[in-house]
Amino acid sequence: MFRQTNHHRGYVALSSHPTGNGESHHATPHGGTLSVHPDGTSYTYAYGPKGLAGLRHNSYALGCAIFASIGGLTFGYDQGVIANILVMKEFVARFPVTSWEKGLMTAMLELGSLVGALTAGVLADRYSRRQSILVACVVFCIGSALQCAAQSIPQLIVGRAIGGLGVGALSMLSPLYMAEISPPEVRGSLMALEQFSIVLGAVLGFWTGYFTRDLPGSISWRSPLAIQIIPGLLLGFGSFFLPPSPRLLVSHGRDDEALQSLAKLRLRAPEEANTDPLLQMELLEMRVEAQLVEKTFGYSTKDGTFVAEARAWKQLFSKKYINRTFIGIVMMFFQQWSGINALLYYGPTLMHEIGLQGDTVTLLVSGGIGIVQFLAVFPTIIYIDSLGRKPLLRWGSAIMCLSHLTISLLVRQYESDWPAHVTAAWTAVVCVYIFTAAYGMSYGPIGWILPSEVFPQSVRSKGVSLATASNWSNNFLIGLVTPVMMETSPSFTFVIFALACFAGYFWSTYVVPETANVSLEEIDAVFGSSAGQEDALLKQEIEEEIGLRRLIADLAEGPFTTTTTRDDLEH
Ligand SMILES: O[C@H]1[C@H](O)[C@@H](O)[C@H](O)[C@@H](O)[C@H]1O
Repeated sequence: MFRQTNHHRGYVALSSHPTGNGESHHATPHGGTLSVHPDGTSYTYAYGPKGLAGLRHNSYALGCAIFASIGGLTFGYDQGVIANILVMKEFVARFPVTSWEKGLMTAMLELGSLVGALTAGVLADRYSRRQSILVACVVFCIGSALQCAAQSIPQLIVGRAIGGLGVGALSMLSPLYMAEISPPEVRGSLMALEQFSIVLGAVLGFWTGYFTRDLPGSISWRSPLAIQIIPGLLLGFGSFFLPPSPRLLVSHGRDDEALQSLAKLRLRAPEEANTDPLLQMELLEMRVEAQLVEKTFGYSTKDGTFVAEARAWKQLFSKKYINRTFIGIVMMFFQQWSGINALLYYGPTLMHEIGLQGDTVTLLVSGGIGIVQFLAVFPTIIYIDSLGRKPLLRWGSAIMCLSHLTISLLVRQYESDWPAHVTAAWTAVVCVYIFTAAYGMSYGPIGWILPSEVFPQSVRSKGVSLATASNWSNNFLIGLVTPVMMETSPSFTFVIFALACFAGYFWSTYVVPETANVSLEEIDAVFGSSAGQEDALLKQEIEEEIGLRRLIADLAEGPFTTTTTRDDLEH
């Protein structure tokens, strides 16, 4: 059915039909749908299908997300390469570092990253996501150049701290930008690209270091450090071509530019920008959100004054948003305490202890962990929006917990005599890989997805900063305590990680909200109870005023009702 409505500059609803669950689906031009709940109070929309077909449908947003995710590549690459560099002959001979200095070198990047992640949000809100990405790339390249040209240990350490600032900033900017440009139906898939890039970087870094380690002289370690400048430059130049985040533009009051950018991202011709109903709906949602912020908090993200900054940080810990702030922080806590980095950093030692001899074998095994992580992210990219975040997290925690427990039991039983229990040793290795696969499909990618989804625009950059800072600080802590724990009791170390996964299971079951397929602006509804009736009403009034509700009603060819009234509130 083709219907021309009068209300909204000629929007066209193509057809509508109720489905089994009572929701009615309404087709819109270019393969989009609007689904309205039977009670007529809530809705979702999609520009196209989910999964691979959805990625094809959103090829431009996909390209932008791939580009932005290069930020994650810089992080993974360092992780992969440093393990190799620290044991390279020429490096060790030139810089006879103590183990304390070794630790400092690894930790310096993480500390720099922590600072970078916490501060980049300010730039990102005040100026733009893209300009901040550019600045972060410049800082990263300076840090990399310093490391590559290092003549002394202090120079290396300073280079790593500066490089870390860039890496940390990128680790929050990329997911933030990706969340803000993605259409709801493939947001999970697009954002899982962050994890894809991190682990791709780790694999590339690891194998580059592995193959350059026997090159003559300092080229062995300088060349892998020089290579990392390439992604930095690529993303830096690319940032000029990435479309601006429409969400940030609206919060800066630049609605026309936002609409243009959105049209480009959704592959609509400029002249369709004013007639495509989904595009209008998405833009109106953003405007509702911007008005809501101004009306409730009395500031806008563009203010950038110290007072506005401080207010936004305070908001994160207010009653209204505290549970979301915790979702971000705790997500990263569980991601790190699942034990992935302990296995990556200490994998070789572990393999050695369980009886696998020789540097090459142990290095290959830990390189293998990277490859398994890399392969595991593919199914998640394809299915995360159909399956949802929660089931992946739950299944992931259960499998990770069981793998850790099995390893712990085997280690406890046979650690004194692995050579006589080869099957047990190999079973432990298999469990390490099963753990990695489960992690790589769940906590790995979702750690980078969920925090950018749960916050409203007004505090998003700060919320993502905090969650990313939680990633870096827990990562740092794990690096610090794992050797001590391993020395005290390897089997107990695995029990600790198993306990964290066990707790993660309950957390993902009872605390995490499902954010799949919900638009960023509608995430508020998922947190329903915390938003407060007064706010919900105000939001509804703005939606009414701005025309969002009328547009939905037009498309759905039925009323889109007002749920609460001031009268209800008073009674
Ligand atoms: O998601 C990533 C990834 O899984 C890395 O391998 C790990 O080292 C990081 O700490 C984590 O944040």
